Amino acid sequence: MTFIKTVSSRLCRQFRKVVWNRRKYGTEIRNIGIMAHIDAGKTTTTERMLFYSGYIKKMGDIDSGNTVMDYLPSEIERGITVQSAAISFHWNEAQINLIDTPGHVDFTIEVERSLRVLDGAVAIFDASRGVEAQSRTVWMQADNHNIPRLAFINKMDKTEASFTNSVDSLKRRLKANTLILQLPVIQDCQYIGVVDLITMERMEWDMNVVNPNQHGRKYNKHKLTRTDEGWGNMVAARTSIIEQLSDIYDEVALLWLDGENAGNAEKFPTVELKKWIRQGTLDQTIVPVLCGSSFKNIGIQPLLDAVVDYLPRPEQIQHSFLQYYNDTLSAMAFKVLHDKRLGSIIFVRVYSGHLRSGGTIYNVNKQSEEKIGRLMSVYADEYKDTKQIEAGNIAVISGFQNTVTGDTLVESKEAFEAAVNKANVLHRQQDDGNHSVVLAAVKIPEPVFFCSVEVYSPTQEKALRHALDVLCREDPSVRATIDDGGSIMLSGMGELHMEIISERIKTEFKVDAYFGPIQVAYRECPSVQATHKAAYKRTILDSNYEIEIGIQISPSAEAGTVTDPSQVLKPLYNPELCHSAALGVVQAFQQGNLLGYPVMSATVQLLAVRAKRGCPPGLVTATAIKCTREALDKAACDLLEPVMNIEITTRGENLLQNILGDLAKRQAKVHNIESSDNEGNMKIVAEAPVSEMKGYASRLRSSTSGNADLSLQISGYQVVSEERKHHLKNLMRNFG
Ligand SMILES: Nc1nc2c(ncn2[C@@H]2O[C@H](COP(=O)(O)OP(=O)(O)OP(=O)(O)O)[C@@H](O)[C@H]2O)c(=O)[nH]1
Repeated sequence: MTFIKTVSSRLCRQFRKVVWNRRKYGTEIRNIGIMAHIDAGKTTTTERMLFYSGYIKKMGDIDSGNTVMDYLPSEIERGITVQSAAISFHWNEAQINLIDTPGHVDFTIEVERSLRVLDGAVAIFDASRGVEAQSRTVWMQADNHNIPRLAFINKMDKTEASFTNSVDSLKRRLKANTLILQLPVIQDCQYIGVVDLITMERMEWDMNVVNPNQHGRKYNKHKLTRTDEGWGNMVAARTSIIEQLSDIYDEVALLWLDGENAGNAEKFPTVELKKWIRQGTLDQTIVPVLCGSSFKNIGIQPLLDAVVDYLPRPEQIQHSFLQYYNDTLSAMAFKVLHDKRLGSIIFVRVYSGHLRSGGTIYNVNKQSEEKIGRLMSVYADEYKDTKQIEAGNIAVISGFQNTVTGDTLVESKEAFEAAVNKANVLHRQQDDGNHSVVLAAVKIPEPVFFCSVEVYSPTQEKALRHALDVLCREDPSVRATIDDGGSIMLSGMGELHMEIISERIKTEFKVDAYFGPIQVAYRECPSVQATHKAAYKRTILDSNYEIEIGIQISPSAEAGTVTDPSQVLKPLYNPELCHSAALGVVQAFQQGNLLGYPVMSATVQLLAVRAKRGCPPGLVTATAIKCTREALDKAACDLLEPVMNIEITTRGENLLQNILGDLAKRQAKVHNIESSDNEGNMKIVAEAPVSEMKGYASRLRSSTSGNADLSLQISGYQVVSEERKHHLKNLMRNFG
């Protein structure tokens, strides 16, 4: 009895200490993302993480379509992840907020958005393929955002798997300074575990567990000694780790070369090793490499340990804007989702201060207050109400009306103004550095595909508008516009992107709609500067008006379209007249004179707007449309088409001729062909019009029997040659 009392009071004391520490220091948080090439195993790995951390009782399986992270019907059907979803679970006293990122090229905006709120990432590679084209794209994006990374070589169970080749490809193709922390354990040609070179333990997973709810949960740990087979290799690998770190950090070199255990890798203190691996990961001087097989449930627990041990805590990442907010709230909306029960919900990353339920916040970008409906923490597609979310953590909010992805949220208008004042003072004192008080917004590229949408019955119109409204708020790369004829045009970043949006409109929002064929979004742009000034006589309800408008259109290097009247000018002497005219310019720019495509890469200046007092604003807008069209005629517009960067890596040289022949037929310009390694693999870098690349991924897969990797990325717009313009005009005529 006394014993029970002693134990329970000790436990109480310990519990109080944990609670007290948490209050003082906050929970240890890791905001991480998983990034990789499509099919490398992100979803499978995430499911295993949730299973071993105790959040799900039964493991989901991507091939059966019952995973927690991929929950949209369209994701389940295709077996791919199309939307970032955040999830939070605990591992070793730390709370891991995991943001799943899609691997498909059409969703790079999603990847970009999640990368902005991550403090660290796990990059997953297929051990039989090493670095694939898409993983390079995502790696570069992570480089741009300075995100510390761990590499996980997955699928080690495959017969073609090679740990050494995969690590080599990381070094070669990503220029990563890899630090190998584990070696694979192979027995009877089967991958069964890893050797941890830091703790010098061998971990083996029992492959004969019958109960599916125990799969991979238990594994045998064996402390290695000199008598173990391969001891010499393992000590050599540990020595390599220490030497690599010594080259970067003098403190490690001192420890390694001095003292009683100098040069003895076996005796080098594990605590020091872990400390410097962490430092190197945060400094991004090294990339720790681990391996496993998510599908066979091997290596997940050590991967989670490494996430906690080596990836940064939120407070270790410096954000320059934070200096202006001290302990008051600053946060960023990084995702808007439509939830069936809750309506629009916003995923928010808190950088400083607290988010409290029931309060209001100030949206800096929208310059308006938003009232927090419910404040929740996240668990896949389930959310739990909470009273407060502290700095460094991720929250889900319902009830916001105007907030969209990328908006900065702060405590109040006063707090924002105080931050601006502080920044101004600092700006005066030191003219260098970044003085922005908001987080930089994600740059949304111009959409490259579009289609028309029509409802079968007018009763469905309201529902369609609601669906489009929600989808555009969720994903800023989706746009819905109304053309001159009153038809709704939906545009997006890729064929798959468009297909998924239309499917969601039909299934999730239950709108019975017809979607026209998906077409490439061409653009028009001025080739020369043009100035046009004219006076127009107008009669409306027996009143005569003379409206004079002057406009200048110039070609610009910026790729965007003019969508906001305030982009058009600084107000002349009559701001209202000017605003009406600017609206007309924006409207005229939505349909160019050449083929009716939006005009982009142009800057516009209103030079004059004059009209008699009392002239209706609508009349000024209509006149400005006419004047802009006339000015566009003078600006000799070119037709632009979207182009893609193509990167193809072939296994074997013999496929090269076929691929090049096919690319030539698709009007591609080949920029470079080079040998990508010593095994006869070739890399082709090219650029081609998006319209010519329809269905190319599956064509390449079948023509090479899967022996080529493809990465496609929209690279921008190019001027269409006269010959090709003629060809496209004919096509469009036939199409119409
Ligand atoms: N052999 C083997 N197959 C695996 C392993 N991990 C995942 N897979 C399989 O690889 C395929 C892709 O796995 P996912 O987890 O969906 O990959 P993903 O990276 O999430 O894919 P996207 O969401 O489409 O980007 C599935 O068929 C998995 O069963 C592994 O360790 N070994």
